[in-house]
Amino acid sequence: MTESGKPLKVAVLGCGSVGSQVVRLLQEQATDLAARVGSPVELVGVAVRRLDAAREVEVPEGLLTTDAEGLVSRGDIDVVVEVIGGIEPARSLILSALEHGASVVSANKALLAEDGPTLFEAAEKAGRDLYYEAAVAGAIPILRPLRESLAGDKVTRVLGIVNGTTNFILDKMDTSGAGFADALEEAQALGYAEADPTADVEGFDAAAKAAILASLAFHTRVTDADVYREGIAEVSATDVASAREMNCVVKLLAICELREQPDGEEAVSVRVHPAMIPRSHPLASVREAYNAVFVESEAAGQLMFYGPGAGGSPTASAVLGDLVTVARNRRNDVRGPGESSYADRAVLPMGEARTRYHVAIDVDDRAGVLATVATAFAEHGVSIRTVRQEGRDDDAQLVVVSHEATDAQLSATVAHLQGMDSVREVSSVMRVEGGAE
Ligand SMILES: NC(=O)c1ccc[n+]([C@@H]2O[C@H](COP(=O)([O-])OP(=O)(O)OC[C@H]3O[C@@H](n4cnc5c(N)ncnc54)[C@H](O)[C@@H]3O)[C@@H](O)[C@H]2O)c1
Ligand SMILES: N[C@@H](CCO)C(=O)O
Ligand code: NA
Repeated sequence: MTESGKPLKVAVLGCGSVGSQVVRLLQEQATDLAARVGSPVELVGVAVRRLDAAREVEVPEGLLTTDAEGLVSRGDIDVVVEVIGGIEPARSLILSALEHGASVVSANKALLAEDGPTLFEAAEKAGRDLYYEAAVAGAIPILRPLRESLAGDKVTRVLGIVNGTTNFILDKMDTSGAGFADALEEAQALGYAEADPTADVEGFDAAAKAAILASLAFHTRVTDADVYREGIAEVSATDVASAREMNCVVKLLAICELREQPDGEEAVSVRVHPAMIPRSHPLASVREAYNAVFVESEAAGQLMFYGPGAGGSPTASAVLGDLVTVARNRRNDVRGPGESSYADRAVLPMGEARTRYHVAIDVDDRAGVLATVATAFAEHGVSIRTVRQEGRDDDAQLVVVSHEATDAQLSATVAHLQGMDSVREVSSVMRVEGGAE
């Protein structure tokens, strides 16, 4: 056991947006952190790519190094904070840190989602902690609640708005009627979206977070390769207006569900896509670049976790929370809860996901067309909940909202519709989530 009073040594890898705020908080909060951990928390090294780069924080003399591997393998480091991002060298550095006896705090969703099990096994073998609250929904405490507070309950569904950039864009489209391209441009001008917005807009960032959430919620290994993903680039101003007419709003959702199978086994469904949700749903009130995670569990019922999902300082708050936890554990020579994957549930293919659908179909406006469209839905076992028709000269748009069906049933229906003479185009298909059947 580290003696009371003996400093705990911390190394920070990366001094960008998050790393600089971690370094700032470690210095500014030093007295409180020492009281909370029970020993002083001493920053002993900060690994950077370039010593002479401009930084948002003043790093004390002599702590900067470009030799990250040398820092993590010194042998006397208690906690390594990895805020470099990306797969390599972050993974090798975390593995080396664990091998050399350090506990690790990371904000790296991409790495945790792609190769979490390798890291969890290394932490287990080393008898050290690996925590990553900042990796999902930034400052919002969601991973610790799933791992610890809800450990005695059964989580059945997690619905998350876990990407601030796309939420900002969709919110703009909803409030101003703007199209996707204009809303993206505004998000870029305001610094929410990156010059290359692919990871956010195409849903890769949200899919990584969905994998991490599903793993913890369902005690099963889920990686980003298991997650069905669709981004928001195809969401049109018309889709958003259509949602508005139904008193819904379009959000990019990370959806993790437990599904009972016909054989009684429980399997997991994990998907990221734009969806309409009723304006009365708590997630509909999540505006601008905020994040929120809505959790449904058997005993607790419905819970919502809300706050800033990104930004250097908010994300550093989550990193510091983990840091205090693992530092306390190091001081007391214990480990906190590690990976829980005992349930080992199957991950269902997207075709077996069940939800409701909003389908807009451009058709010829003549007798019998509505009946043939309804027949196409019926033939694939998709039950229709409502139909709305908007007439134009000799054509019309039918907007069908279905009851719950599988994605495979819906895809077959759409293919059928597209082959019909009276159907000009299936102009939009959007899933509808978060409401009563
Ligand atoms: N910025 C956010 O709002 C946010 C929110 C949640 C999670 N995260 C995660 O936090 C991590 C860091 O994100 P960020 O926004 O601070 O990124 P950033 O690009 O601002 O900072 C990363 C820093 O790491 C440095 N770096 C790269 N390779 C290095 C190496 N080999 N050795 C030392 N330093 C190296 C870079 O020079 C850069 O300064 C990522 O995993 C990211 O996904 C960020
Ligand atoms: N790019 C991410 C940052 C946090 O992971 C977002 O827009 O939410
Ligand atoms: Na978080």
